[in-house]
Amino acid sequence: MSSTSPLDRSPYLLAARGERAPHTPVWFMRQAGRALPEYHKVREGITMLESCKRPDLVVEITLQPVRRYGVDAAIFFSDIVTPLQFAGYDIEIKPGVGPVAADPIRDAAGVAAVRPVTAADVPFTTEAIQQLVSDLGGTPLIGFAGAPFTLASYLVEGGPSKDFAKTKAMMHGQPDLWHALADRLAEVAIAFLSVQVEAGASAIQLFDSWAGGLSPRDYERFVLPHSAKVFEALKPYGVPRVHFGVNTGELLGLMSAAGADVVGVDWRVPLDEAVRRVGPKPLQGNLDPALLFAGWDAIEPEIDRILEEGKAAPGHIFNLGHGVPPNADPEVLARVAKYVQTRSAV
Ligand SMILES: Cc1c2[nH]c(c1CCC(=O)O)Cc1[nH]c(c(CCC(=O)O)c1C)Cc1[nH]c(c(CCC(=O)O)c1C)Cc1[nH]c(c(C)c1CCC(=O)O)C2
Repeated sequence: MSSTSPLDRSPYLLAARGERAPHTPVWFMRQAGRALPEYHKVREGITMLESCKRPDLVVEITLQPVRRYGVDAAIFFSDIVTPLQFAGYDIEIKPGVGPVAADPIRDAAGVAAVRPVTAADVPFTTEAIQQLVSDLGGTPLIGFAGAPFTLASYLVEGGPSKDFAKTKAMMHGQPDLWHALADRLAEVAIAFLSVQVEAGASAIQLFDSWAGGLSPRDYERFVLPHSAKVFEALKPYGVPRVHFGVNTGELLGLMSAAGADVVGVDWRVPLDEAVRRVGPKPLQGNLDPALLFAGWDAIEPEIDRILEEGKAAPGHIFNLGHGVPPNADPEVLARVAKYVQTRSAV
């Protein structure tokens, strides 16, 4: 092994590269934020957008779950729509709702209003990441962005959606417009991820949270080429590229084929079955977040099962099958992290 720095030997990066790790690394999607009282304290009276522009707050909020939970990776505090906001696009994050677009996209003029950030637009992002990388030492920082489909769903629907009806209508009814929008959003993700990696992020995760609403046929035709463009553009950096979505059991093979080095799996597909669908790649997952409320006697055997099934993959990063619920008990999350690390130690 040619690893030299403590970061290269971190369990998260070893597992993400399919190398043997001293224990199964663990972190939690959406680990920063809502479940932590210390988060609510520092965010008091400050909007999400403002907080994302303040390096001191981004650093503090990103570090909070690392201190609390002892997780093996930090994830940069931001949101999937912040790069759009930083580039001047009118989209708001409504607490308790999610991203809401002022002017949902219907035509070419709407697409033209979407613009990727440049490093010059986001000096605060570069500053925050450089500080974080220094503070985190041997703990890797994950950079992230929203994938074209999931971002497009907010821009076309105007806000959160259950059926993505307008987005699907655009795909099938105005395919040229759809592809122009998805291509722009691929550029948005590439630009923001590049800034994060150039500032020092050790890995990237592309969230296509809502892709599971699509059939494999539609995913392959309307989404895969655009997500593939993002992964391809990030390839020269050599950092592990993780891809995740919810309810993507039928899409796991295609999401892997889009160019992910690591595939995130929700709780619906056991990891040993996921390996068969994805091929021999490291996997991330997949404790059902609902289990966090079931009591330790129910959680422990679930973790044991997941660790066992994860052995079928060349690398396993333990995580929840989706984000930390806002009402999760931080004590339970800390116990999960500790248990995974201890139980899996070789
Ligand atoms: C779909 C999606 C979004 N945002 C994100 C996704 C993909 C992950 C997933 O599937 O959950 C990703 C995201 N959003 C946020 C992070 C922070 C880093 C981390 O995971 O710790 C990450 C990784 C902060 C946030 N993103 C948001 C908050 C809350 C905003 C606030 O506190 O004002 C935070 C801390 C807002 C947001 N933004 C979005 C939603 C659905 C919400 C929740 C709305 C709510 O219930 O309040 C869109």
